[in-house]
Amino acid sequence: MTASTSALLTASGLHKTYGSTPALAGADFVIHPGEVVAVMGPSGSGKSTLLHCLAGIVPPDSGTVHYRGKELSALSDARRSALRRADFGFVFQFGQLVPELTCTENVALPLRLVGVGRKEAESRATRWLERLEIDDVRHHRPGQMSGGQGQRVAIARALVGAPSVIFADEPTGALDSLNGERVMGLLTDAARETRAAVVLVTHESRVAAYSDREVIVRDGRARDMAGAV
Ligand SMILES: Nc1ncnc2c1ncn2[C@@H]1O[C@H](COP(=O)(O)OP(=O)(O)OP(=O)(O)O)[C@@H](O)[C@H]1O
Repeated sequence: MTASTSALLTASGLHKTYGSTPALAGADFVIHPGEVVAVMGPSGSGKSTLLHCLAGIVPPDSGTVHYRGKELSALSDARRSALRRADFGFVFQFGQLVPELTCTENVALPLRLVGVGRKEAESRATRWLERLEIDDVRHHRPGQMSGGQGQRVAIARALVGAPSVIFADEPTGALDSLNGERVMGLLTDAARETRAAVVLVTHESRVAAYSDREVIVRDGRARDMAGAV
């Protein structure tokens, strides 16, 4: 695949095997700035592995991932981690918030990790909690909130550092359909407003309907439904 010059993140020919289990068998993928791409496909087809390779969390056995023209595997572990903290945001199925911290502290955490002072970080966190309509629970800890509120906090945390790419793996998988729709609306509106690209792994076509484009992963290979890959 030839990566278009406007591409933000490009994967080419990714292979990944866990022991004797093949997870990716030559997957290609491309996403442009501000695009929301849904990654769909049967259980075990390699969707999460693709997301982890794109985010530089899991190294592929072969194939390449380029972010803004840089090959991720050519970076040192420290530079890849720094890139993840500065440029990527993550939302998982179960918010994965730090239970001991309040909502504001959880959302401020990515900023604190890149050296932003506490006051400034918490003020930016509060603005995102307001934007996601959950500032009323800002002093609560994750155990004192509903699943939907927790996912909104996770989205605020993913967005607070103004990432270029948000990786969302089944972000509504633990929510009822009404809360799932609400969370998807808030996530995609906020991403479009900030021009963040979103790689959205989901089983549900109702969730994929919030994307600009769908990519189907089957047996470790990705097929773009618009024919772009
Ligand atoms: N850490 C791991 N160790 C061993 N095998 C793994 C690991 N991660 C994934 N696999 C295997 O790789 C294959 C692809 O898994 P992956 O989680 O990427 O699929 P998926 O499409 O996201 O599945 P699901 O929709 O069920 O979450 C599966 O056969 C899975 O069992």
